[in-house]
Amino acid sequence: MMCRSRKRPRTIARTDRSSHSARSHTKMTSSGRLRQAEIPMLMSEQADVPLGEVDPEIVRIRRIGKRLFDVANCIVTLGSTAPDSSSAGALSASIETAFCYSVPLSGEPVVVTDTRNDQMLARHRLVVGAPYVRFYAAHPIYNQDRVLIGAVNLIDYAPRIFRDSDRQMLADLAALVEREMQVRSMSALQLDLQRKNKSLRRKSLIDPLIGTWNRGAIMRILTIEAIRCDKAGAPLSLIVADLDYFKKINDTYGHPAGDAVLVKVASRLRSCIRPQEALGRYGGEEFLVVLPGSSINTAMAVAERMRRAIASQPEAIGDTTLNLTISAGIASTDLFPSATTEELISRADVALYAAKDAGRNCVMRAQPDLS
Ligand SMILES: Nc1nc2c(ncn2[C@@H]2O[C@H](COP(=O)(O)OP(=O)(O)OP(=O)(O)O)[C@@H](O)[C@H]2O)c(=O)[nH]1
Repeated sequence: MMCRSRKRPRTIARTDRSSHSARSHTKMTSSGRLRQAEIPMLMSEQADVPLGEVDPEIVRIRRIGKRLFDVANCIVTLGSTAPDSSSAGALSASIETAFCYSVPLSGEPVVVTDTRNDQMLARHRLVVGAPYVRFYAAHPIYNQDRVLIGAVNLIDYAPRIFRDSDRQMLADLAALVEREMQVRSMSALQLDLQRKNKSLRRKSLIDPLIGTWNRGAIMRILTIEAIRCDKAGAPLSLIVADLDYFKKINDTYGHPAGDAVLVKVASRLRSCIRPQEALGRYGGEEFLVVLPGSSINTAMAVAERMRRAIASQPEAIGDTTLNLTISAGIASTDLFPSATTEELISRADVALYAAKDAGRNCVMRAQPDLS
């Protein structure tokens, strides 16, 4: 434990045993100064106050430091920029905090046993004026990349003696803050990775052109829903819908116009289904709609709604207005209770071809005689 001393102490004591002079103070802090511009003061998320002032974990460490060293205050400064005197942060920060931020951040431990004898601090306005800081010690805090990110500071209003054991304790306290900051950056990193992972996963499931589920994703949805419906004893129906004469659109207006048509059609089809139902791109201009819990009659109604949604209104693509239609084939476990998902798709496909044969712009249900 550090001992209080009212005796006139040595001018400056440093943990760097090679530097005993007051001059070396400036030298030692210069490395910290170089880095200052890189690290703005870390502010809390909730308010415009320095993180070290409000963060519960840091405040706890500060409380331990204050008690351990029996000093007026133990401050954790994170980042090196002094609070702007006009900011809310500066207003809410204590005068001791303002003092600590005003001392250049050093990459080495600093111990000033009496500020009045210190070349740099003797003329500091908070030393010559209220609150008359007399003792100052700081231990740097580094992040896991060994970048200087702040310091644990001790302040008192009387000169102090600072023993080797005190230096060690201050180093231990700084290590606690470093650990806390590392845990934080790890969880921030993890959150970031999770977010990126989620977005990558999503991208791998979505068709980049039309924004619906891609073929792999809609097939997976179909498999999962088939198992779920089977367990629940509920029907499962699906629609295979295909744009009519799409090749002609590509050939006449160009591939980009064809792409635009696909985007518009997908959007109209999506507006016809409920959230628990899924729309995916099964092939070039072919869509697969999975309707868990829907009977064949409901699926027929949904497909008919889709057909009308496309045919009822021409689509404007650039300067051109196109009359579009789709044909659709429907299959359901209502009709084929023991069919696999592949069989259901193939039944719906056969029905789709029947719809095309029947002149297009129509909806057909799969029938045993159509297989
Ligand atoms: N623009 C565009 N065209 C595509 C895309 N994928 C497939 N196609 C085109 O879609 C067309 C499909 O032509 P077909 O299979 O003959 O079908 P269709 O002309 O619609 O005729 P029916 O289905 O019989 O009515 C082909 O010209 C493909 O090149 C795509 O992503 N973008």
